[in-house]
Amino acid sequence: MKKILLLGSGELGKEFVISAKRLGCHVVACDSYTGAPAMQVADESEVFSMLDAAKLREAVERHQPDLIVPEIEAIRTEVLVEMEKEGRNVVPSARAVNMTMNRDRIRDLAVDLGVRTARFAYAESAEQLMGEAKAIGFPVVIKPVMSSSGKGQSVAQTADDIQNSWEYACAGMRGDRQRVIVEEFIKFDYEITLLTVKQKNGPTLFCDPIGHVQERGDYQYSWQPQPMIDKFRQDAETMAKAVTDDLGGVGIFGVEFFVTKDEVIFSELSPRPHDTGMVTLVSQNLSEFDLHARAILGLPIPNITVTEGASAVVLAAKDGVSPTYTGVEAAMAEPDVDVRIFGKPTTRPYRRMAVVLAKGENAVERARAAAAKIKVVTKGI
Ligand SMILES: Nc1ncnc2c1ncn2[C@@H]1O[C@H](COP(=O)(O)OP(=O)(O)OP(=O)(O)O)[C@@H](O)[C@H]1O
Ligand SMILES: NCC(=O)N[C@@H]1O[C@H](COP(=O)([O-])[O-])[C@@H](O)[C@H]1O
Ligand SMILES: [Mg+2]
Repeated sequence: MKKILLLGSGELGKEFVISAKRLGCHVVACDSYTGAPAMQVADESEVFSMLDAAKLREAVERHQPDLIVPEIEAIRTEVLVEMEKEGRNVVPSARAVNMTMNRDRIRDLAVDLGVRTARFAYAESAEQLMGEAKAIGFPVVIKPVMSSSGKGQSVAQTADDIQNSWEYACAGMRGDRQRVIVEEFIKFDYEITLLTVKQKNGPTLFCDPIGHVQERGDYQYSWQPQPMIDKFRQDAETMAKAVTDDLGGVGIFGVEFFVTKDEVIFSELSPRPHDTGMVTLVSQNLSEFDLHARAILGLPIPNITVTEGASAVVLAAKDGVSPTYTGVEAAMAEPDVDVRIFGKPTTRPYRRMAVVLAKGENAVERARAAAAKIKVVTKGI
C-alpha cells in the first residue's frame, strides 16, 4: 500500500483521493484550513500553511510518504526540489511543480522550446507595465506571475486602465514577488485543455481536447470532446509533449491552448488534474483523477475512451459559513445529470462550491441549465 501526502485538499484533490483510495492507497490530505474537501475522504489530514518551508518539511518527515502529490500551486516548492534530491518522490516531478508555480518560469521555458505563445513581457512597477503594454498594443491581459484561478487578472483596454490593473494584480498576487506578466489579448475562436498523461512504462497519452469558457479568469463550464481540425490537434499535442517532456516525471498535466482561425497558441499548464477536466468524471472511462492515480503508481492505462459530456460550476455569491444548497433535487431530476457538492465549509464571492456533470447530447446546455437551478445559501458573516 502506497502512502500519499496530498498538498492541497480542494475539489480536485477530493476526486483524486477517491481514485487513489480505490487503488488501495493511504492518503494524508493537507491544506491551510480544516474540513477541506479532500480531507473529508482521506485517511488522515494535516492543517498547516504549505508555503511554510519548515512545516512542509516537518509534515513530510513525520509521514514518510511514498509519493508527494501537489494539488495547488501555492506550495513552498523549493522544499520539494530539495526533498527530491534527498530521494523523495514528488509528482509529477519537483521541477514541474516548481516551474509551473511561476508564470514567468514556465513561459520562458516555452519560449526556449520554440513553443508558440502570445506576445508578452514582464513588469515590476506600474510605470514599467505602462511601457510594456504600449509596446504590445491594447487590449492586454495582466496577471500576477504567482496566482491561479484568475486571481489578480484583468484586461486593460487602454492606458487609462493600467494603474487599476497594476493595483488589482498586486492585491491578487501570492508570494512576495511584485511581478506581472502582460500579454497580447488573443481573440481566440475557442480555448482548450489538453490532458496529457506521462507514464512510467509507456508513451505519453493525450485525452480528447476539452473546450471551456472562462469568466474573470476562472472556468465556468467545459465540455469534451471539443472538435479540432487534425493539424491543430497535432500542433497542440506536439507542444504539450515538448513542454511535459522537459518538465519530466509521471502523472497528468492540463495543458492550456488558445485556438484562433489560423493557429494554436500555448498558454500555460498545470502539473496535476485540471479544473476544466472535471468533465472527465462523466465523459471518459477513466477520469483525469483515475489517470493521475494510475500514472503515478506506474499502473497501465491500456485505453481512454470518451463520450460527449459537460461540466458547469456552481458558485457562491457572498461571504458566509456552513453553506447549504437549494435546487439540488431539481437539478438531479434531469436524466444523465449528476451533482458533486465539494463540501467547502465557507463561501466567498465566486468561490466554486459544486459542479454539475451531464452526459449525452446537448450536454453543455443541460449541465448549465441544471447548475443554474442550484443556489448556495449561507447566513453570512
Ligand atoms: N492573452 C490572453 N488573451 C485572451 N484571453 C486570455 C489571455 N490570457 C488569459 N486569458 C483568459 O483568462 C483565462 C485564465 O487565464 P490563465 O489560465 O492564464 O489564468 P490562471 O489564473 O492560471 O487560471 P487557472 O489557474 O484556472 O488555470 C484563460 O483561460 C483565458 O480565457
Ligand atoms: N484552477 C485551480 C483550481 O481549480 N484548483 C482547485 O481549487 C481548489 C481551491 O479552491 P478554493 O480557492 O475555493 O479553496 C484547489 O484546492 C483545487 O482543487
Ligand atoms: Mg489557466
